[in-house]
Amino acid sequence: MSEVICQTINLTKKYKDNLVLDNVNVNIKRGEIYGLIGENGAGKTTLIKIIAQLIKSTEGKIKLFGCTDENKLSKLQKNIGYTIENPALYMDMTARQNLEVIRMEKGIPGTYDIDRVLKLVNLDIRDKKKVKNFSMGMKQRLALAMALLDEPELLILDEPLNGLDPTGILELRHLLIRLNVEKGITIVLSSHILSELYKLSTCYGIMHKGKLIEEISADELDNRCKKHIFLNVSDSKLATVVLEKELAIYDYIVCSDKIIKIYSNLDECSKINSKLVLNNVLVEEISIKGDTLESYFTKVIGGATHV
Ligand SMILES: Nc1ncnc2c1ncn2[C@@H]1O[C@H](COP(=O)(O)OP(=O)(O)OP(=O)(O)O)[C@@H](O)[C@H]1O
Repeated sequence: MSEVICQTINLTKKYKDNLVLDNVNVNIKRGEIYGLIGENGAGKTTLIKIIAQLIKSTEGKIKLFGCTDENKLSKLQKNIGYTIENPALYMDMTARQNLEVIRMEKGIPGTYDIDRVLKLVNLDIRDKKKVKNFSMGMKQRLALAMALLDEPELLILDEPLNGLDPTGILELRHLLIRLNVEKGITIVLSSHILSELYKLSTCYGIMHKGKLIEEISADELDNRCKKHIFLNVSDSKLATVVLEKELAIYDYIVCSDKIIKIYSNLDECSKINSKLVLNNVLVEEISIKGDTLESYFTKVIGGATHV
């Protein structure tokens, strides 16, 4: 199992009486792309800021790269690159000049190869264009280059897709996948564009009203969302006998004494229904079910149970 490199333990944040984070426990494993999902005001940015050590929690702890010692945590900040809210860019400077400023601010040696990081984010190393003339996608990539300057192991991006057109989104998606796969960088990102998050994430943290409602791997999510025939019957044991013996259906799971999900024969609902009824199994519901990340998220924050 992969090492957890970022963990929060009962993290709580209050602004006066406003409980913004309520006992949040996230577990981010090395190599993951961790998608943070939540409505406006759910607490995503606050959580990200605490992990990046930009603000302090009211209660609870963070454990970074195995360390919880507050005195040592600040030194580990070097391993974390982030872009949170609108990163400050100097509009009258080129990308290289912006990176030089950040390099000096961070105390990174002058020998540091800024070309390398420009190339990494696909910005032209010879470009003399000032940032004020950059497209939104170029600005996002420059912000990413700044976050990558210290060669972080963990990259945290708050709403990196904001304001990007479809081409910009596609470019950024490919870039993030490359950073993750080729450079082994663990990425945490928040976005309201769930269809995009779905294309990137290997794990999700679902937040609602300051709570982490669910932490789920992409594989587990796919399993839960997979299209299936949903059966609510009088007796699931008897029903499985009919499914196997009468219909040669084996790709199913029994969820309870009444509920079965069948993952094959999706176009044979009426045949399944009549065979069950003929064999004295009362069918209360037979329907095709399955979720997208969007509908799954809505269901989870709505408090509906999964069946
Ligand atoms: N500095 C602050 N002082 C007081 N309240 C704050 C402060 N920062 C955030 N909040 C409150 O904390 C709550 C969570 O905000 P946060 O920005 O973390 O949510 P979010 O999930 O990132 O939302 P969004 O998707 O809109 O960015 C909100 O109610 C917000 O008003």
